[in-house]
Amino acid sequence: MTTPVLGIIGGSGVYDIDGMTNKEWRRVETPFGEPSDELLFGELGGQKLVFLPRHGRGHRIPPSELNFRANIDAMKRAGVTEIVSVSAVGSLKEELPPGTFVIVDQFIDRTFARVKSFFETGLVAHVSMAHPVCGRLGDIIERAAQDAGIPAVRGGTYLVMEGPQFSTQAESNLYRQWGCDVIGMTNMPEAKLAREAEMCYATVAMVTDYDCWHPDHDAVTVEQVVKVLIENADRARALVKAIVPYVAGRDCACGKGCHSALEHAIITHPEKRDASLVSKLDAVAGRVLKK
Ligand SMILES: CSC[C@H]1O[C@H](OP(=O)(O)O)[C@H](O)[C@@H]1O
Ligand SMILES: Nc1ncnc2[nH]cnc12
Repeated sequence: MTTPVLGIIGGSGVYDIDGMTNKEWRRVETPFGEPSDELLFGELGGQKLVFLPRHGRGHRIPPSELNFRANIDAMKRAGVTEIVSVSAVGSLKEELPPGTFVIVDQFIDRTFARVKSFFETGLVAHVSMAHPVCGRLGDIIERAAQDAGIPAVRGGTYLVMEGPQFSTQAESNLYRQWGCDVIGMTNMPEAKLAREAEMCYATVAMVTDYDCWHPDHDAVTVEQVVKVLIENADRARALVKAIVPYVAGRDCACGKGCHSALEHAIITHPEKRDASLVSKLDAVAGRVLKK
Protein backbone atom coordinates (compact mmCIF):
# COMPACT_ATOMS: atom_id res chain seq x y z
CA MET A 1 0.00 0.00 0.00
CA THR A 2 1.20 3.53 -0.77
CA THR A 3 0.80 5.45 2.47
CA PRO A 4 -0.72 8.84 1.80
CA VAL A 5 0.76 12.07 3.07
CA LEU A 6 -1.48 15.06 2.57
CA GLY A 7 0.13 18.37 1.65
CA ILE A 8 -1.71 21.66 1.85
CA ILE A 9 -0.43 24.74 0.04
CA GLY A 10 -2.17 27.67 1.65
CA GLY A 11 -2.68 30.81 -0.39
CA SER A 12 -3.65 34.32 0.61
CA GLY A 13 -5.06 34.38 4.13
CA VAL A 14 -4.06 30.77 4.88
CA TYR A 15 -0.79 30.87 6.81
CA ASP A 16 -1.37 28.08 9.35
CA ILE A 17 -3.57 25.00 9.83
CA ASP A 18 -5.93 24.91 12.75
CA GLY A 19 -6.04 21.85 15.01
CA MET A 20 -2.77 20.25 13.92
CA THR A 21 -0.93 18.25 16.59
CA ASN A 22 2.78 17.42 16.98
CA LYS A 23 3.48 20.56 15.00
CA GLU A 24 6.96 21.46 13.93
CA TRP A 25 8.12 24.08 11.41
CA ARG A 26 11.16 22.60 9.64
CA ARG A 27 13.45 23.94 6.92
CA VAL A 28 13.64 21.65 3.90
CA GLU A 29 16.65 22.05 1.62
CA THR A 30 16.14 21.64 -2.11
CA PRO A 31 18.44 21.72 -5.15
CA PHE A 32 16.24 24.56 -6.44
CA GLY A 33 16.82 26.98 -3.59
CA GLU A 34 14.57 28.15 -0.80
CA PRO A 35 10.88 27.26 -0.57
CA SER A 36 8.50 30.05 0.44
CA ASP A 37 8.97 29.19 4.12
CA GLU A 38 9.72 26.34 6.45
CA LEU A 39 7.24 23.47 6.10
CA LEU A 40 4.87 22.73 8.94
CA PHE A 41 4.93 19.01 9.75
CA GLY A 42 2.30 17.46 12.00
CA GLU A 43 -0.89 15.47 12.17
CA LEU A 44 -4.55 16.22 11.76
CA GLY A 45 -7.06 13.60 12.89
CA GLY A 46 -4.25 11.03 13.01
CA GLN A 47 -3.25 11.71 9.40
CA LYS A 48 0.23 12.99 8.54
CA LEU A 49 -0.01 16.47 7.11
CA VAL A 50 2.52 18.88 5.67
CA PHE A 51 1.62 22.53 5.25
CA LEU A 52 3.33 25.26 3.26
CA PRO A 53 2.15 28.87 3.22
CA ARG A 54 2.57 29.71 -0.47
CA HIS A 55 3.56 33.33 0.06
CA GLY A 56 5.41 32.63 3.32
CA ARG A 57 4.18 33.50 6.81
CA GLY A 58 3.22 37.18 6.77
CA HIS A 59 2.67 37.05 2.97
CA ARG A 60 6.17 38.21 1.92
CA ILE A 61 6.50 36.82 -1.61
CA PRO A 62 4.56 38.03 -4.69
CA PRO A 63 3.25 35.51 -7.26
CA SER A 64 5.99 36.03 -9.90
CA GLU A 65 8.77 35.60 -7.33
CA LEU A 66 7.49 32.39 -5.81
CA ASN A 67 10.07 29.61 -6.12
CA PHE A 68 7.52 27.09 -7.36
CA ARG A 69 10.15 24.43 -8.07
CA ALA A 70 11.57 24.63 -4.56
CA ASN A 71 8.07 24.49 -3.07
CA ILE A 72 7.07 21.36 -5.00
CA ASP A 73 10.47 19.68 -4.58
CA ALA A 74 10.31 20.34 -0.81
CA MET A 75 6.82 18.82 -0.61
CA LYS A 76 8.04 15.76 -2.52
CA ARG A 77 11.07 15.40 -0.23
CA ALA A 78 8.70 15.68 2.74
CA GLY A 79 6.92 12.57 1.46
CA VAL A 80 3.77 14.34 0.28
CA THR A 81 1.74 12.26 -2.17
CA GLU A 82 -1.22 14.58 -2.71
CA ILE A 83 -1.42 18.35 -2.66
CA VAL A 84 -4.51 20.42 -2.00
CA SER A 85 -4.06 24.04 -3.02
CA VAL A 86 -6.26 26.52 -1.19
CA SER A 87 -6.40 29.71 -3.23
CA ALA A 88 -8.15 33.06 -3.35
CA VAL A 89 -9.62 33.89 -6.77
CA GLY A 90 -11.72 36.48 -8.53
CA SER A 91 -14.99 35.42 -10.16
CA LEU A 92 -15.53 35.74 -13.90
CA LYS A 93 -19.15 34.54 -13.72
CA GLU A 94 -22.26 36.17 -12.26
CA GLU A 95 -23.30 32.82 -10.71
CA LEU A 96 -20.04 32.48 -8.73
CA PRO A 97 -20.38 35.26 -6.14
CA PRO A 98 -17.80 36.05 -3.43
CA GLY A 99 -17.89 33.29 -0.82
CA THR A 100 -18.29 30.49 -3.39
CA PHE A 101 -15.86 27.55 -3.21
CA VAL A 102 -14.93 26.11 -6.62
CA ILE A 103 -13.19 22.74 -7.09
CA VAL A 104 -11.26 23.75 -10.19
CA ASP A 105 -10.71 21.18 -12.96
CA GLN A 106 -9.00 23.16 -15.74
CA PHE A 107 -6.48 25.96 -16.09
CA ILE A 108 -5.48 28.44 -18.76
CA ASP A 109 -1.90 29.44 -18.10
CA ARG A 110 -1.25 33.07 -19.12
CA THR A 111 1.86 33.46 -16.96
CA PHE A 112 5.07 34.37 -18.77
CA ALA A 113 7.75 35.20 -16.22
CA ARG A 114 8.18 31.93 -14.33
CA VAL A 115 10.27 28.80 -14.53
CA LYS A 116 7.72 26.16 -15.49
CA SER A 117 9.53 22.85 -15.55
CA PHE A 118 11.98 20.75 -13.56
CA PHE A 119 13.35 19.49 -16.88
CA GLU A 120 15.79 21.34 -19.16
CA THR A 121 18.65 20.77 -21.61
CA GLY A 122 20.22 17.43 -20.77
CA LEU A 123 16.99 15.87 -19.57
CA VAL A 124 13.86 16.53 -21.59
CA ALA A 125 10.40 15.38 -20.54
CA HIS A 126 6.86 16.09 -21.65
CA VAL A 127 4.07 15.18 -19.24
CA SER A 128 0.37 15.31 -20.10
CA MET A 129 -1.57 18.28 -18.73
CA ALA A 130 -4.83 17.37 -20.48
CA HIS A 131 -6.41 16.80 -17.09
CA PRO A 132 -4.37 19.12 -14.87
CA VAL A 133 -5.98 18.24 -11.55
CA CYS A 134 -6.41 14.83 -9.96
CA GLY A 135 -10.03 13.67 -10.37
CA ARG A 136 -9.70 11.34 -7.37
CA LEU A 137 -8.59 14.21 -5.14
CA GLY A 138 -11.39 16.33 -6.63
CA ASP A 139 -13.90 13.62 -5.63
CA ILE A 140 -12.46 13.63 -2.10
CA ILE A 141 -12.75 17.41 -1.81
CA GLU A 142 -16.32 17.30 -3.14
CA ARG A 143 -17.36 14.64 -0.59
CA ALA A 144 -15.53 16.46 2.21
CA ALA A 145 -17.33 19.69 1.34
CA GLN A 146 -20.68 17.87 1.47
CA ASP A 147 -19.78 16.34 4.88
CA ALA A 148 -18.82 19.77 6.22
CA GLY A 149 -21.99 21.35 4.83
CA ILE A 150 -20.01 23.66 2.58
CA PRO A 151 -21.57 24.29 -0.82
CA ALA A 152 -18.87 23.81 -3.45
CA VAL A 153 -19.10 23.98 -7.21
CA ARG A 154 -17.44 21.01 -8.92
CA GLY A 155 -15.50 22.02 -12.02
CA GLY A 156 -14.35 25.33 -13.33
CA THR A 157 -11.58 26.88 -15.37
CA TYR A 158 -9.02 29.00 -13.51
CA LEU A 159 -7.24 31.63 -15.60
CA VAL A 160 -3.74 32.11 -14.23
CA MET A 161 -2.43 35.62 -14.87
CA GLU A 162 1.06 36.93 -14.20
CA GLY A 163 0.16 39.85 -11.93
CA PRO A 164 0.94 41.27 -9.49
CA GLN A 165 -1.37 44.00 -10.77
CA PHE A 166 -5.00 42.94 -11.14
CA SER A 167 -6.46 42.72 -14.68
CA THR A 168 -7.66 45.52 -16.89
CA GLN A 169 -11.38 45.46 -17.70
CA ALA A 170 -10.58 44.48 -21.32
CA GLU A 171 -8.57 41.47 -20.08
CA SER A 172 -11.27 40.48 -17.61
CA ASN A 173 -13.91 40.60 -20.38
CA LEU A 174 -11.64 38.61 -22.72
CA TYR A 175 -11.24 35.85 -20.13
CA ARG A 176 -15.02 35.83 -19.68
CA GLN A 177 -15.43 35.36 -23.45
CA TRP A 178 -13.00 32.44 -23.23
CA GLY A 179 -15.43 30.81 -20.81
CA CYS A 180 -13.13 31.00 -17.78
CA ASP A 181 -14.77 30.82 -14.35
CA VAL A 182 -12.21 32.23 -11.93
CA ILE A 183 -8.94 34.14 -12.03
CA GLY A 184 -5.83 34.05 -9.87
CA MET A 185 -2.06 34.39 -10.06
CA THR A 186 -0.55 31.29 -8.50
CA ASN A 187 -1.77 27.87 -9.55
CA MET A 188 0.51 27.74 -12.58
CA PRO A 189 3.20 26.55 -12.87
CA GLU A 190 2.45 24.94 -9.48
CA ALA A 191 0.06 22.36 -11.02
CA LYS A 192 2.49 21.60 -13.87
CA LEU A 193 5.36 21.02 -11.47
CA ALA A 194 3.23 18.82 -9.19
CA ARG A 195 2.41 16.70 -12.24
CA GLU A 196 6.10 16.46 -13.20
CA ALA A 197 6.86 15.43 -9.62
CA GLU A 198 4.17 12.71 -9.86
CA MET A 199 1.99 14.13 -7.11
CA CYS A 200 -1.79 14.42 -7.13
CA TYR A 201 -2.84 18.08 -7.17
CA ALA A 202 -6.25 19.71 -6.77
CA THR A 203 -7.42 23.22 -6.01
CA VAL A 204 -10.08 24.66 -3.79
CA ALA A 205 -10.60 28.15 -5.15
CA MET A 206 -12.31 30.57 -2.76
CA VAL A 207 -14.02 33.40 -4.63
CA THR A 208 -13.27 36.74 -3.02
CA ASP A 209 -14.43 39.28 -5.63
CA TYR A 210 -15.90 39.91 -9.10
CA ASP A 211 -12.54 41.07 -10.48
CA CYS A 212 -13.35 44.27 -12.44
CA TRP A 213 -15.89 43.29 -15.12
CA HIS A 214 -19.12 43.45 -13.09
CA PRO A 215 -21.14 46.65 -13.66
CA ASP A 216 -22.65 46.48 -10.13
CA HIS A 217 -19.42 45.86 -8.22
CA ASP A 218 -16.30 47.94 -7.66
CA ALA A 219 -13.03 46.68 -9.12
CA VAL A 220 -11.18 44.24 -6.86
CA THR A 221 -8.89 45.54 -4.12
CA VAL A 222 -6.66 43.71 -1.63
CA GLU A 223 -8.88 45.09 1.14
CA GLN A 224 -11.91 43.37 -0.37
CA VAL A 225 -10.05 40.09 -0.89
CA VAL A 226 -8.85 40.05 2.74
CA LYS A 227 -12.31 40.90 4.08
CA VAL A 228 -13.93 37.98 2.22
CA LEU A 229 -11.08 35.63 3.17
CA ILE A 230 -11.58 36.43 6.85
CA GLU A 231 -15.32 35.78 6.46
CA ASN A 232 -14.52 32.39 4.86
CA ALA A 233 -11.67 31.28 7.10
CA ASP A 234 -13.82 29.00 9.28
CA ARG A 235 -15.25 27.21 6.26
CA ALA A 236 -11.77 26.76 4.73
CA ARG A 237 -10.52 25.25 8.01
CA ALA A 238 -13.57 22.96 8.25
CA LEU A 239 -13.02 21.78 4.70
CA VAL A 240 -9.38 20.86 5.33
CA LYS A 241 -10.44 18.90 8.44
CA ALA A 242 -13.15 17.09 6.46
CA ILE A 243 -10.69 16.06 3.73
CA VAL A 244 -8.46 14.19 6.21
CA PRO A 245 -10.64 11.08 6.86
CA TYR A 246 -10.83 10.42 3.12
CA VAL A 247 -7.05 10.34 2.90
CA ALA A 248 -6.14 8.77 6.25
CA GLY A 249 -5.21 5.12 6.22
CA ARG A 250 -6.13 4.61 2.59
CA ASP A 251 -4.03 3.34 -0.25
CA CYS A 252 -3.29 6.52 -2.15
CA ALA A 253 -2.00 4.85 -5.34
CA CYS A 254 -3.61 7.12 -7.88
CA GLY A 255 -5.80 5.38 -10.43
CA LYS A 256 -5.80 8.57 -12.48
CA GLY A 257 -2.09 8.20 -13.24
CA CYS A 258 -0.70 11.16 -11.26
CA HIS A 259 1.84 8.94 -9.50
CA SER A 260 3.14 7.57 -12.80
CA ALA A 261 3.07 10.77 -14.88
CA LEU A 262 6.75 10.41 -15.83
CA GLU A 263 6.46 6.78 -16.89
CA HIS A 264 6.68 7.54 -20.63
CA ALA A 265 7.54 11.25 -20.47
CA ILE A 266 11.33 11.36 -20.60
CA ILE A 267 12.66 11.39 -24.17
CA THR A 268 16.40 12.03 -23.68
CA HIS A 269 18.46 8.93 -24.40
CA PRO A 270 19.96 7.54 -21.16
CA GLU A 271 23.51 8.01 -22.51
CA LYS A 272 22.83 11.66 -23.34
CA ARG A 273 21.36 12.60 -19.96
CA ASP A 274 23.11 15.32 -17.96
CA ALA A 275 24.34 13.56 -14.82
CA SER A 276 24.13 16.64 -12.61
CA LEU A 277 20.54 17.25 -13.66
CA VAL A 278 19.70 13.62 -13.04
CA SER A 279 21.03 13.90 -9.49
CA LYS A 280 19.24 17.26 -8.96
CA LEU A 281 15.97 15.52 -9.84
CA ASP A 282 16.47 12.72 -7.31
CA ALA A 283 13.30 13.55 -5.39
CA VAL A 284 11.11 14.67 -8.29
CA ALA A 285 11.99 11.95 -10.81
CA GLY A 286 14.04 9.40 -8.88
CA ARG A 287 11.37 6.74 -9.40
CA VAL A 288 11.97 6.67 -13.15
CA LEU A 289 15.61 7.81 -13.30
CA LYS A 290 16.90 5.10 -10.97
CA LYS A 291 15.43 2.29 -13.10
C1 LIG B 1 -4.21 39.03 -2.11
S1 LIG B 1 -5.11 39.03 -3.61
C2 LIG B 1 -4.10 38.35 -4.89
C3 LIG B 1 -3.36 37.10 -4.54
O1 LIG B 1 -4.26 36.15 -3.94
C4 LIG B 1 -4.20 34.94 -4.70
O2 LIG B 1 -3.14 34.14 -4.15
P1 LIG B 1 -3.29 32.62 -3.69
O3 LIG B 1 -3.65 31.81 -4.90
O4 LIG B 1 -1.95 32.25 -3.15
O5 LIG B 1 -4.41 32.57 -2.67
C5 LIG B 1 -3.86 35.43 -6.08
O6 LIG B 1 -3.42 34.39 -6.93
C6 LIG B 1 -2.83 36.48 -5.81
O7 LIG B 1 -1.56 35.94 -5.59
N1 LIG C 1 -9.56 39.31 -9.15
C1 LIG C 1 -8.44 38.62 -8.91
N2 LIG C 1 -7.48 38.55 -9.85
C2 LIG C 1 -6.35 37.83 -9.62
N3 LIG C 1 -6.09 37.22 -8.47
C3 LIG C 1 -7.01 37.28 -7.50
N4 LIG C 1 -7.02 36.75 -6.26
C4 LIG C 1 -8.18 37.10 -5.69
N5 LIG C 1 -8.94 37.85 -6.52
C5 LIG C 1 -8.22 37.98 -7.68
